[in-house]
Amino acid sequence: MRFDVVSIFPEYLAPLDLSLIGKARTDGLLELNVHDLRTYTKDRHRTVDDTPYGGGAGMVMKPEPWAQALTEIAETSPASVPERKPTLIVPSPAGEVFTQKLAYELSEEVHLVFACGRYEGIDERVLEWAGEQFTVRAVSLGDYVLNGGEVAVLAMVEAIGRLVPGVVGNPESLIEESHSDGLLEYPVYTKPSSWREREVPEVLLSGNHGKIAKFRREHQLRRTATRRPDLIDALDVSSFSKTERNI
Ligand SMILES: Nc1ncccc1[N+](=O)[O-]
Repeated sequence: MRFDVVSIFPEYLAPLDLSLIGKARTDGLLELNVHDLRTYTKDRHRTVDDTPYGGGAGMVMKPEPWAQALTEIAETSPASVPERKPTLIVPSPAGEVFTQKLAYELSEEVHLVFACGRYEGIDERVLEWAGEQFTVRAVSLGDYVLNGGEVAVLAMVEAIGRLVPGVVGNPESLIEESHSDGLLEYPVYTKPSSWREREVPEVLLSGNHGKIAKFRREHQLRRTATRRPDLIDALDVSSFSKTERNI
């Protein structure tokens, strides 16, 4: 999987040199190229923004530097073959919501390109023009406003990259995670079994795998019903036991 990120703050992406993603890059499982948008400007001041047509506060990112950067990336893309185009993700509060399901879908791609907007955003014509060379998707982390796309890219590259086979040492750990089965994950405990007069639930020390699985499932349901009732509505309860339906 190849990632390309274009930003006016390339140093914002430095954390992707660390930990799991950093190791996967060293191991050749993931490739990550970060590009400074200002490299693609032609004027002495390396201008990337200008005032918005129609007025209003703030500045808009000029189209031409983006066209130069994205064209160069598309020309070297492993996905730029007739039946496939690389996917261009534009992090934006006006985008579709990023979910674990979308992370899995995107982890199947061979080449993901991220355009980090700043200011009031990127001239809309860039996203229209890019549709010739890319599958363009505006994607949001959630309903709040960041100052730019870089933080969202850190989150998405981690969420997507860790799903690429071989990146996470034990693929088992990807199975029982929050949102993997539509539910939040169960509470976890480790040694000591008694800590500040608080005990680990007895069933987890029993070695009875059936009872442990039942305990964990019930706590997933309870936690989801309490913290994210919206996820419960989306579940197919036909697979639930009678007890589970009453939690
Ligand atoms: N929420 C956001 N705000 C600004 C830029 C990007 C964003 N996002 O979620 O991808």
